[in-house]
Amino acid sequence: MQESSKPIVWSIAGSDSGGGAGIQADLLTFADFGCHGCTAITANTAQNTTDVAAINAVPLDVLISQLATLQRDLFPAAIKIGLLANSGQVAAVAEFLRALLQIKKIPVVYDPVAVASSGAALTEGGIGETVIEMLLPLCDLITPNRHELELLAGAPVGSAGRIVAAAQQLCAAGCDALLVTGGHGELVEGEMADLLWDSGRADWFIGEKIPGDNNHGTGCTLSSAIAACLALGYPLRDACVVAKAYVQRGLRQGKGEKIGSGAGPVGHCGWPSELRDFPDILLPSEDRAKAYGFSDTADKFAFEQGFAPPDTSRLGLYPVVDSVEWLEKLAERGVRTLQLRIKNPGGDLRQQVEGAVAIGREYNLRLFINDFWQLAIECGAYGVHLGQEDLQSADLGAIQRAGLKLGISTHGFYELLLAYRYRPSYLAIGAIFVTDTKDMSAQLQGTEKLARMAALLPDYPLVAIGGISLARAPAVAATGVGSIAVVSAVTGAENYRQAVEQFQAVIEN
Ligand SMILES: Cc1ncc(COP(=O)(O)OP(=O)(O)O)c(N)n1
Ligand SMILES: Cc1nc(C(=O)O)sc1CCOP(=O)(O)O
Ligand SMILES: [Mg+2]
Repeated sequence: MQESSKPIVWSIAGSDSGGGAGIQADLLTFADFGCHGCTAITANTAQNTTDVAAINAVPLDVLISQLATLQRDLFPAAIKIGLLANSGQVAAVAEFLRALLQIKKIPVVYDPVAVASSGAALTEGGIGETVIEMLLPLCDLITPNRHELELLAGAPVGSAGRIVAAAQQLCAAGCDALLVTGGHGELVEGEMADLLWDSGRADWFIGEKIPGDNNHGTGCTLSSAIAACLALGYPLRDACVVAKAYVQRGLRQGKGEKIGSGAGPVGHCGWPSELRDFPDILLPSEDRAKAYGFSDTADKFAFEQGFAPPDTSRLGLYPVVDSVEWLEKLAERGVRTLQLRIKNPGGDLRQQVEGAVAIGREYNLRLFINDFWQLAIECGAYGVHLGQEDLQSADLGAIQRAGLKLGISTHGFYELLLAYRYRPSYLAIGAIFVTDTKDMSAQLQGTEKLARMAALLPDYPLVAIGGISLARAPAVAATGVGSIAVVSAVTGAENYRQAVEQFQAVIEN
């Protein structure tokens, strides 16, 4: 298999002569994500912005010869499947994919296109059974809109509960995950809500409805953007929120274009670099969650308030240490932001936290206690640092009411957006590089992705963590984050005093 300098993504889909959807939209999307797009055309549709005049499915040998030729030279990093015009095509593509995936497991995203935005049917009736039997078990994600979900599940999906039930039913039929798009019908007025059903877990991604007619090709664009992100190595949830933001940006920036007399194409406007285009991740404790059947009233957390901000959005060098002795040594060297992270607590834990709080007061530190939020409240600490898993178990309302600052760990776009909903005092992003301190190998971000995340929140206190050495610190600082957290680069340094000075020089410059 030849290495390529850009990830290769295939689109197995129909051509839209009007240039708004199908492979035309897919190729524009792949290019925006820095991927090389290849196509296997299933149908040569005759369309404009108002109607579909013909579908013109290609014969099976024409379809398979495209796929076989691509396989010989342009092996994909991900595949997006769009319009499959009849049961024969579904079966042929499924058979081809089964063999391909045995050579190498790559992500497959299927957008089960059934009806054009003009309302015209695009597939022969009765392909649903073949899709369910042969294709779904090969897919990592399917992205039906609510109408397509209804057709596949054979049940009405008029409420949030029914959408979830239908998604569960299709996952039981064999596909790994579903993203049910909500652009065509609002459960809450003014909100475009997509449901991601993955591994038995529901996530609602809420975007603001953008008024305007230029929405042709949104489904094709979304599924292609997800496939491109998967080809770039993004985890599924990150791929879904970035792709939704890409479509939202296209709707917002493309709404003023005048192309044709019907529904014009959604814009393809480059990487989504503005936070306003990213969805809110719905939290069970917020009021509107009730409308999505997602409510958990036990959690009494005041959303409007968020957590107390630190005195600066640039927290500087942020050593994470495991003893009060280290806190004192580093405070003496002028370090202002510190964390006590004790992973194997002994019987003297309370004493350690009290000692840390006392040092924090003496040196006027921004001192965060990792994990032990109850003790931190009881001892009157400056702040608490929590991981994603802690968000479910910790009493955030109690931390908020006690006036403690809160830092939250995040690993990628999805977790960043989720944690941002709580408006914590800072957001940590990791792991930037491989580290020996903790196994983060499945959650590495790198500096390019870090820079993209940092650009979304330019004025927010952001901390980068994970594998950051002195040599790597300048590249991290250049992403715009105002703080670098380190364990081994300070506590494992031959000369920690020198390491502190050198890090401070990099961050302050
Ligand atoms: C500044 C900072 N960022 C991230 C972490 C990691 O916290 P968490 O995910 O809770 O993992 P543990 O540290 O508890 O292993 C951190 N401690 N500090
Ligand atoms: C504790 C921790 N949390 C991480 C995260 O990504 O959430 S990475 C990490 C280890 C940081 O240690 P070092 O500076 O030695 O690489
Ligand atoms: Mg923790």
